[in-house]
Amino acid sequence: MGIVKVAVNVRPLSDEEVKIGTHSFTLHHVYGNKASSPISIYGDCVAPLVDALFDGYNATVLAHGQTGSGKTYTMGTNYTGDGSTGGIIPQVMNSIFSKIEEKKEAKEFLIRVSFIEIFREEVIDLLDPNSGKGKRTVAKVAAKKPIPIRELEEGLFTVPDAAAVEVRTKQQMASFLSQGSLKRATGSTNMNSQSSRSHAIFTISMEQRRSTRIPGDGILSAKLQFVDLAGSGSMNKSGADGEGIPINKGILALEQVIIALVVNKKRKEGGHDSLDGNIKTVMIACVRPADSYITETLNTLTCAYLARNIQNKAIVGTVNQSHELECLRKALTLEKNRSMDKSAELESLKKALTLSEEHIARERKCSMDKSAEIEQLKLKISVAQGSKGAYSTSWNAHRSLEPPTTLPHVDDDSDDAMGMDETVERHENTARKKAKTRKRKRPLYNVWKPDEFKLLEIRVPQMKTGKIPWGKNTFNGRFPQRPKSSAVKKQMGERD
Ligand SMILES: Nc1ncnc2c1ncn2[C@@H]1O[C@H](COP(=O)(O)OP(=O)(O)OP(=O)(O)O)[C@@H](O)[C@H]1O
Repeated sequence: MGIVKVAVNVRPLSDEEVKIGTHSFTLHHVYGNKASSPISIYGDCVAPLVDALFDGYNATVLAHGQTGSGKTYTMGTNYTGDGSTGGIIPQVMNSIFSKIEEKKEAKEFLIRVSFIEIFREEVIDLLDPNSGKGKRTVAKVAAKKPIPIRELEEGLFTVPDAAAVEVRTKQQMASFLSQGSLKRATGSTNMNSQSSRSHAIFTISMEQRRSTRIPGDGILSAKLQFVDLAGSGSMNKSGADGEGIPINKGILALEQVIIALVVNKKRKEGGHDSLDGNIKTVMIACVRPADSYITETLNTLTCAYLARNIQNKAIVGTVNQSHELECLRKALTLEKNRSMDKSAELESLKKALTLSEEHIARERKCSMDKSAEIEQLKLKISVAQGSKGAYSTSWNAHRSLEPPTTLPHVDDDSDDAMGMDETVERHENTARKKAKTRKRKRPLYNVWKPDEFKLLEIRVPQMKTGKIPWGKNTFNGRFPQRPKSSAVKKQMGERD
């Protein structure tokens, strides 16, 4: 038995492949393969930013890369107190407080920290004491109430309600970092069992002034921000559920911002607290060297390479002329405008209310007029009916008048059948004539006493007879019968 011989044939690159070329990126520093890399990164890239902070410059350290590539490890945003790995932030804290110690005779410092996370496009304050203790899962953090984001001007955002907590010692600062780290949303993905599913921003703000004041002295104000972006990456590979979509969208937005800044050179004078403008920025691109993540690694490196070309112009910030103050002024102006808008809206609502009230009053008056008119018409109808003796129907006539003492004469002059209506009409006419000459003994409307209500017997006139005999009631209705007069009773053969 022989073994299977295996041969590999490498074909030459096609013209297209030659055009793409090999992937090489020129960057400022490359670290790798050592657990101690955060220490080296701090020394080379971040320590100068701490010096800049003391000189009044804003600075940002931003870590990006696919999930599980070491961003949190490198930044130290997973700091949980003593014994934690030495990420960049713990080293920054050490450095800041040893510098303050050195300078405390000559200067006074005010240090504040804030810690927020952006989870599913909402901002959550990790230092909010009401946000609960202990590590939060994705499900838990989703239930947390986000804090509002306010846009100061196009593309410039602030989170005014985020807690900015004053700290006096390194231990206090470390405690807030570890509290916030514990609350950060994490979830398990196929690529990282403790994957951070949110973007985290830890901010150290510093204000300093001379202990011995000199007239015209300002207060230096600056901040150092650490941005730990949630890991991007293929959904299939990471196995992360729905929240991967906004994360990837966020990373994509970052990449697009970088490309826009580089390609379009869009920068405004004065700049923003972002990648460009009044800020010193260090971007740490984290990659996983495994072959299976080659696409993600290339994306991260391309983004880092492009970011290398962004230029910014940091200026010293003082409280009087600081960018923060400018932002606050803008926010105030915006609030004023909003408040004016609200006043105008209130005014127009008041006007609308007045108009509605007037309309309702008019409608009410109109309705009252109509009611009065209806009453008048009713009265008129009553009067009209009264003058007519309420003889609108033959049956009313029957009811309200004495039946004829003598039966009306009907001509026996034809063989034609005389209709009942005609007979009744004649009867009515006779009754009406009598009623005109008769003194009225009863009120306008015939009011019957209860014991007077009886079934009225109406006799249907016989056809072709000269006299109309009273017959049985052929109508379905029941009519009250008034007492018969003596004459009628006599006529009908009844006794008194
Ligand atoms: N330089 C390093 N040396 C040793 N271990 C490292 C290093 N960088 C990262 N790790 C380890 O790799 C794993 C993933 O790292 P980490 O959680 O920092 O990745 P991440 O990029 O923050 O991931 P995600 O974006 O999913 O949160 C961790 O177990 C971490 O301890």
